[in-house]
Amino acid sequence: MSSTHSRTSPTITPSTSTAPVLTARGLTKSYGSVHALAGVDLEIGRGESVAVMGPSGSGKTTLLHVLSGIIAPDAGSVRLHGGEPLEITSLGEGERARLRRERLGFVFQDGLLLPELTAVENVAMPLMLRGTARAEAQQVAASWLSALGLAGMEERRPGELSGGQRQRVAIARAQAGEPDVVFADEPTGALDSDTSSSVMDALIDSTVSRGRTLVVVTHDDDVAARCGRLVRVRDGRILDDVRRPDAAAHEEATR
Ligand SMILES: Nc1ncnc2c1ncn2[C@@H]1O[C@H](COP(=O)(O)OP(=O)(O)OP(=O)(O)O)[C@@H](O)[C@H]1O
Repeated sequence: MSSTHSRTSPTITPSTSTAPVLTARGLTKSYGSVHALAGVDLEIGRGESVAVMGPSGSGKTTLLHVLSGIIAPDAGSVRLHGGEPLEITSLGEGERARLRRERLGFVFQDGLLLPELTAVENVAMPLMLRGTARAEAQQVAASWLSALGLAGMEERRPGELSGGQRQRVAIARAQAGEPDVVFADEPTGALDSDTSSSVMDALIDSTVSRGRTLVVVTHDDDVAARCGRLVRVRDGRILDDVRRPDAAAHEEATR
């Protein structure tokens, strides 16, 4: 961790340099007496890559789940801008599921691919669930697999792919629906460091270079170093929030 992110540094809440895509205000979430989120405000700009770090149990995954509508907070609001602005926190469970399918992308530590489907079918599936015809969905899926270095592997099932290749399929699946925001939770946590590095490059290239937004929970300093902004969480609160000086220019240049 660089010294600019020392534990004693004050909370810096940078205003976004681009139009916000997500605005969270006053988020709280408790599990019994555990305050997983104890009052979080966060604004994320379109095209930003944001790493969320912090000790085990500090609330990172809870934050990602609340921001993406997987779970509802006890209090506070999350607004998704772009397209039709939506107050995620005012939606019911079914509407949140639809929102996740239609406007958000996800990459988890274990890619959660369907084992009985081929790579191309896994990537095409969310598009088909939205109503895209099979042929078109498979065409889009194949082009994403190719963009992620998996040309020729379209017909393989997850069990016939390496861990890194499986994560690339999961990234292709997250991207294929043109999401407003891609959420990743320890996307390289199960990979060795070389594979992790190339998968993370693929994840960042496929989001930020297309002007999309990435929010990634990680324990890995190398992963965080590739992101334009680092949000550190402790005890359910944001400890500090630092944007790299060169990040805005980089994100602008790659847009
Ligand atoms: N479903 C749940 N039921 C009860 N407690 C929970 C639940 N989910 C999370 N917690 C608790 O809330 C706190 C925050 O958990 P969270 O998973 O958000 O932390 P984290 O920072 O992502 O941790 P890790 O790095 O270990 O994955 C922890 O104390 C955890 O035990």
